[in-house]
Amino acid sequence: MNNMSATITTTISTKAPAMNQPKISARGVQVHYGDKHALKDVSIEIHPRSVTAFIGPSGCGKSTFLRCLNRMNDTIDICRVAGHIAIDGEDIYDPKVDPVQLRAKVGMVFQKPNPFPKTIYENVAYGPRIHGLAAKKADLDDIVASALQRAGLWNEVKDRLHAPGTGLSGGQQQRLCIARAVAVSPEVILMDEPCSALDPIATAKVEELIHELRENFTIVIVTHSMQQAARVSQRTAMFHLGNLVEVDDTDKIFTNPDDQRTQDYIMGRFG
Ligand SMILES: Nc1ncnc2c1ncn2[C@@H]1O[C@H](COP(=O)(O)OP(=O)(O)OP(=O)(O)O)[C@@H](O)[C@H]1O
Repeated sequence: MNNMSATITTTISTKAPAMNQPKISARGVQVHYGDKHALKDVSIEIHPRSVTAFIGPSGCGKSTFLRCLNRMNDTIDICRVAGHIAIDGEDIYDPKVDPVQLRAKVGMVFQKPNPFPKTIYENVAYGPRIHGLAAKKADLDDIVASALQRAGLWNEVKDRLHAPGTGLSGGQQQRLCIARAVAVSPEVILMDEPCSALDPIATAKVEELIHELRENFTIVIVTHSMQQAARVSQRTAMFHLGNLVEVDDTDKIFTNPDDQRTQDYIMGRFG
């Protein structure tokens, strides 16, 4: 992220979609890394204000597809993305769209907590500051406090906002990264195995947080844990060898999937 690109205007609007419209609609998405065909003709609709889990064996393309949704793959030189992806009906690959603004609207939380080497306050204040969301210091203070509250971290850090973010526990660091994503008022939050580096107690806190965040945000989570997908998501998408095998209500996927590959995967027969 840099200040130059943050000042470029964007055509991505912040208007709310009609209730029955998908938040994200992908059609015929293909991804290549050089000669490697990593995603094959993926089409999916992601519902607003709900949690969608991406599951499937290692290397099937879950993270690749997640990264298509906020154009993080643009940063990988050998990666080519084709097809159509719209958020609230607007093509996010339109050349007029500024990827920096898009990534504020579609935030991301990574597998390993990655706070900046700055204070807890600065970790959260950085995004709102570069996106010009606060006119004065008091406004920024409010945004930081509110983001930390929404991330369920406020009570644990309110007395040490100026201590380094890297001094927090792993679970607290991950909630700090969630606060950082929330602070720029995104509409979608992408989470790439957000609990894989956390212990069961920290995992439970993040899952509880996901449950609360879905009231206001559209969440897409990649997970290797079938239990986690079943606990946190309303919809589940199963990937295999670069194909989207099926997507359906999470209850249906875990009790009566249409595809044998899904059945085999959730029964632990491969992957
Ligand atoms: N930066 C990259 N350069 C080259 N190939 C890549 C790159 N990232 C992913 N791939 C390849 O694309 C395919 C899909 O990878 P991806 O990471 O999306 O799968 P995944 O389902 O998220 O896997 P995992 O569950 O192990 O994280 C794999 O074959 C992987 O090796």
